[in-house]
Amino acid sequence: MTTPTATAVKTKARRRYLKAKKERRKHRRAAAARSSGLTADGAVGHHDPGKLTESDEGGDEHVVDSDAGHEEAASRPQKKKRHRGKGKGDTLIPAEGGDEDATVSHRRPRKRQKKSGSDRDPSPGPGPSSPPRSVVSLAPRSSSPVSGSAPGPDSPAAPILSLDRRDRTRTPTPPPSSLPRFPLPSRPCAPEESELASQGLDRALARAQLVHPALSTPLSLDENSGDNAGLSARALGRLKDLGIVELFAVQTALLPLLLPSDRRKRSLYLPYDPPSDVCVSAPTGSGKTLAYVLPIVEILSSRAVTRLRALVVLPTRDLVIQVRETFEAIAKGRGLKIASVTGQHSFSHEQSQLVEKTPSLQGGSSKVDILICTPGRLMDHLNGTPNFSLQHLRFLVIDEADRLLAQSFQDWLAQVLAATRPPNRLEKGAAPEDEAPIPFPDALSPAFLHLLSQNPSEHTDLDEKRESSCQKLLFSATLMSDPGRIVALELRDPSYVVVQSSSEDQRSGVLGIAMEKFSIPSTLREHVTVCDSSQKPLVLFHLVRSIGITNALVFTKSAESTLRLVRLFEFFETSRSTSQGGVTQHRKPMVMQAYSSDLSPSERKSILEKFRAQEIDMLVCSDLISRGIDIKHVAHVVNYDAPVDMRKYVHRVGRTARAGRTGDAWTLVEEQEDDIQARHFKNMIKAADHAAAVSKLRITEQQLAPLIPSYHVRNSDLCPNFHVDRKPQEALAKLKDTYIRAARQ
Ligand SMILES: Nc1ncnc2c1ncn2[C@@H]1O[C@H](COP(=O)(O)OP(=O)(O)OP(=O)(O)O)[C@@H](O)[C@H]1O
Repeated sequence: MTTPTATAVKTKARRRYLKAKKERRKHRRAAAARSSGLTADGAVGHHDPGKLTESDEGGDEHVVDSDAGHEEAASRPQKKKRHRGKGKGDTLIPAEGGDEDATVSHRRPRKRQKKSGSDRDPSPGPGPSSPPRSVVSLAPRSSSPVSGSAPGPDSPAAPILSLDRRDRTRTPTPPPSSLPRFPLPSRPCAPEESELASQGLDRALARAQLVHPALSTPLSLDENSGDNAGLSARALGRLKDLGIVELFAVQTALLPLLLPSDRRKRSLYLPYDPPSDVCVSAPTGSGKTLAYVLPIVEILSSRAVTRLRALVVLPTRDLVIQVRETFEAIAKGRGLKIASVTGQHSFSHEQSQLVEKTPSLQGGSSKVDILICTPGRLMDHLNGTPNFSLQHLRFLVIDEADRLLAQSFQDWLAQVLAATRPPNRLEKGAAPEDEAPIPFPDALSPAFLHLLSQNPSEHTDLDEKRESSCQKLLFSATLMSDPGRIVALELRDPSYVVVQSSSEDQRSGVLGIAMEKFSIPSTLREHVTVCDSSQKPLVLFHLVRSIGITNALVFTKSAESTLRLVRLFEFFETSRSTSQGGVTQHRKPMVMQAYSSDLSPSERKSILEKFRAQEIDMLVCSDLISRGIDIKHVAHVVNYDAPVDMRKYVHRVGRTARAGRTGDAWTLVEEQEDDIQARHFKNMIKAADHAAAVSKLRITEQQLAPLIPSYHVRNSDLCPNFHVDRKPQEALAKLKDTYIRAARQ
């Protein structure tokens, strides 16, 4: 219990303490004013010490209030921070009242603010003996580097600071009036198709020699008449025997390039003046085979020793056989040895045909002058037949070049080119010179003779660069322009010969190759008919029976489809011949035969022979024989399944209308629900600038109706439970579910 005296003493002591405190504060402020050049009564801040003295009379509560004022001032920017957090206002407003203490409190780092916040907690409240918080908090602050680095919002740097801080979190939003205008999104103009096609186009292709298909050179038996494209009397005589009296456009253009009038350039070896390579694009059936067979036979006929000097690579066995026959026909009586390897015979048999069984010779020991092969079998011999060498090659022919270069076949092209190239030095890891076998001199090609030296890598200033004498000749009706593929060929100063209509100028003529606008023989008539997929067999039978298509090649999309279609056709023909009360038709049944990769090579050969002999009326085939095959009497080509790209179309329809003869191509396009196939075909020929050349053929249901009873009867034979009395339309509907659908697969 406290007595009144004790309370009075305590109050006195308290007052003394407060007075002393006031004095200390007064002195401090006076010192601060002096240092800033102002009196203690000056206008620094709004905190008037005099007023404070008067109000301080309030004792302890004022001290608390004073601190509370700091708290309030300290809490203001926090409020503003929250404000800014909502994105309103760009600058901080200086603390109201401008109290120096409040200003300083703004400069407090957050930690200190928190601490002062915790001071508000009444539990650890300051006792009378503890130093007043305002004193403790003020003294070090002004000189504190921390407070200096974080000025309060009322300092001049405050707005900048506030922006800086905000920049870290969000982009300042300028007033709407000053917003930059972004351009409206737009699609850049697509470059023209021709522009794209010309990108990276081989420079030599851009300078291609354009040749009109109608160009020809009549041949005379007089070797010196000057019009014979450098052909010898023997060659002319042979051509006459074969009934060839003129050279076609591609031959007229190519022979002067391959058979130069300068006889030295016809040498078998040209290591110091190697010949330029030649690429040829000419329509199907334009005589490309003869264009390379004639000069090869002419040049190789001068040879004394048999070496492998001409290599012709083709994509299929059938083409190998066909080209070999052409070589044999032209080279007859010239003493050249011609062979072909396709894998049809055993490997050892082929080896015995190709090379002598002598000790291994670096120059090889060939038994043949000209080899015609498929790339796969060529690789087998290159890697597995001793004495098989390509160093004497004078000609490397790649026929159907776009097709062959699209297939890798163990990287056959790179391996063949490497085998023709003379090595500069011993390969790394090869036997040292003193251990390396010294090659048999007689077998080496001139470009490889440096291998005879004890040090083949030795090179003097007198040594000229020796190159392979191999001349690369590329042929196709759809020659590729892909720069990547052309680079892989390592062409030497190539010349391009392009046979196509001269209505086009040089640039568009060349771009035609890049844009797959290939030339098609002018003697070809093209037709397209759009029909329901279920009616396709009927449409084909209509073409055969009503329009009279025979001597035809019918292309389907797969080997399986060929078999199904042939079976269906056989049923149809049998039912027709026995229909109408068993009265046999006057017309003999058409003979249709499947030709596909499922058959053995000997079966295929025999079928082709029968077709050539016209014992087979129609050959149903896959794309196996869509390229290169030359069968003179083919008058019609039917695309039973429409080709998916223009290259395929060009080669398929090119099996007819060859060598100036006329022919017809018929394409059956399925009319599906979404019309995809019809549209695709239309777009394809349109993109190739060929739409005008294809006429549309409309076949009505009335035209198909007479054929339906044949289906009817045959179907009953095959499906005994089926009612033969049903109406033809119903019979046709049933057939859809059986054979027709099968034929479409
Ligand atoms: N000068 C010519 N006179 C008469 N017939 C020729 C002449 N040149 C080639 N032929 C014949 O033309 C036909 C087509 O020749 P070839 O097979 O060489 O054509 P192609 O251009 O290679 O066709 P594809 O691109 O389809 O392979 C052959 O039957 C061939 O005998």
